Amino acid sequence: MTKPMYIMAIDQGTTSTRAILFNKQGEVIHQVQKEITQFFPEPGWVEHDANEIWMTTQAVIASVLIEAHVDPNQVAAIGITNQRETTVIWDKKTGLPIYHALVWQSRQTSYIADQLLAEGYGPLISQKTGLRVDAYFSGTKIKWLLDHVPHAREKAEAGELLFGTIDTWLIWKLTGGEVHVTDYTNASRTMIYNIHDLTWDEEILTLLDIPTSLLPEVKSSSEVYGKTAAYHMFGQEVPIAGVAGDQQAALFGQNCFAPGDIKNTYGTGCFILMNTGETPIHSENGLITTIAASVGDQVTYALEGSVFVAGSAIQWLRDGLEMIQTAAETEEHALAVSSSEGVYVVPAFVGLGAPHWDTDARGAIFGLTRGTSKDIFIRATLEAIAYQSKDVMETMKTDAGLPINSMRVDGGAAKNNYLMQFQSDLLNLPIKRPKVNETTALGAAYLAGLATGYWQDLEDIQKNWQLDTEYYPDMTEPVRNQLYSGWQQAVLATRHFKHGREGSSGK
Ligand SMILES: Nc1ncnc2c1ncn2[C@@H]1O[C@H](COP(=O)(O)OP(=O)(O)O)[C@@H](O)[C@H]1O
Ligand SMILES: O=P(O)(O)OC[C@H](O)CO
Repeated sequence: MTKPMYIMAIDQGTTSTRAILFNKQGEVIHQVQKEITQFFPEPGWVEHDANEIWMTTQAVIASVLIEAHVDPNQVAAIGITNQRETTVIWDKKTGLPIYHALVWQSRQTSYIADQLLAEGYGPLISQKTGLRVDAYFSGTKIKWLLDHVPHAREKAEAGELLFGTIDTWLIWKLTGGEVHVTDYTNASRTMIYNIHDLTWDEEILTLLDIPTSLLPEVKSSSEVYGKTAAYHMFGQEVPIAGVAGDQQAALFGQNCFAPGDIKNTYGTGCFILMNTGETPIHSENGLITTIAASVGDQVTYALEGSVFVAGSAIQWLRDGLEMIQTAAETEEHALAVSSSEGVYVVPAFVGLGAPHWDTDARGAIFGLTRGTSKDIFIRATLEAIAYQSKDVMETMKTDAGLPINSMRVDGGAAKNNYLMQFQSDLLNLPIKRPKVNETTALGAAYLAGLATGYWQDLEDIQKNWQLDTEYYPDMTEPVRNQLYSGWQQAVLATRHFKHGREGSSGK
């Protein structure tokens, strides 16, 4: 009897590394996850050990095969999806990173972004890359590493170093140092890639003093980039055939293939992406333009809005305030009261992301009375996730000018029925949650499977998307407007209050 074949997805995220095996129906056969260490060497700095990322990747690959009793020759292809923007530079000869990986959240390069803005390069860089000039993206991180690590710049100039986002680093390792590539979606997060010409942008590279010899070749998200060195896959040379940054992979895994299709991933933060088709749309209101994962030669674009604090506000209730034992119980607390009674929590713990982009804002609570209970407080914190997503969605509606018929959702906090219903009420939009919540890994698996004939075409995979729950709006317009207007006032007041912090971020 022939054994079934599977696609393996490697999902290297901010907090953990996972390997997941999928079958033809897009179902999870087995998954293994390993946490990675977070380093905070200075306030606002976040780093990872790229070697640990590589070791956890090897460990989850081995464990998922062993635990699922799957032979390596049953893996038809590997797809990789990754935390985006996080920057690694390593030595070509030794294969060793020259320093920790600088994580997307890390603010140690804000001064470089500030300098570019002060010199007036903001509009030029935004026009070319679709991004805002910000320490979030890889460009300033590459410059920082070359400027700070002893001898890095001279080695880079001698062509001895390589740069990569996490996808590039893992492919280089998995292929035994043979293949140095990335894909359009990851390149579009670096702030040195021209998303219109599809080239590394010489003018920005010069501004940041980055030698081109460091840079990987940029390819589509669905093609065979190389094969695993046999010694990394128990003797098998498995094709690595799909790559996408995690949010673009989720957009693909949710089958958002048509312009106007939109998904929101409710994890640590919220990442809302809308497929805008073959033409990039430039936002005037704080969203960024990025490249979506697609199959074939034609590049597809997306508009993106990132909310920095979403599920992590629930972690704060659990670990910081010790109000709850588990994230899941927030639903019960929220439903125990009939309203949040005018209480608003603005969880701007690390500033506010899209569309406000206010680094200096910090969290605030409004509308407390003597009667404010724990249930109300928890409900208001959950509602803040929905309000922040609405801020992004309102901007998206204006900027994209495309009809939005519904939104697909995934991520840990999308399991919360109260939150999803409130989100639907607030947006006045149906919300669809699929049965498979692992849409990020599934997107990477689809990209790899489409490149290798495991799946034939988009129709073949669209059959796999199955609805778990659909939420329909059930709120009157006046109530919606009144609630949202309260939130907008709360955000305004939060941003106004910056006592002792103006300029504290260096901005
Ligand atoms: N039922 C729930 N209600 C609200 N928040 C939840 C629930 N379950 C998980 N979360 C939140 O979702 C986040 C985890 O989601 P996940 O998609 O795994 O995030 P990430 O990939 O960013 O680590 C945590 O911040 C957690 O607090
Ligand atoms: O690893 P995640 O899921 O927190 O996603 C991180 C994003 O890719 C950052 O842009």
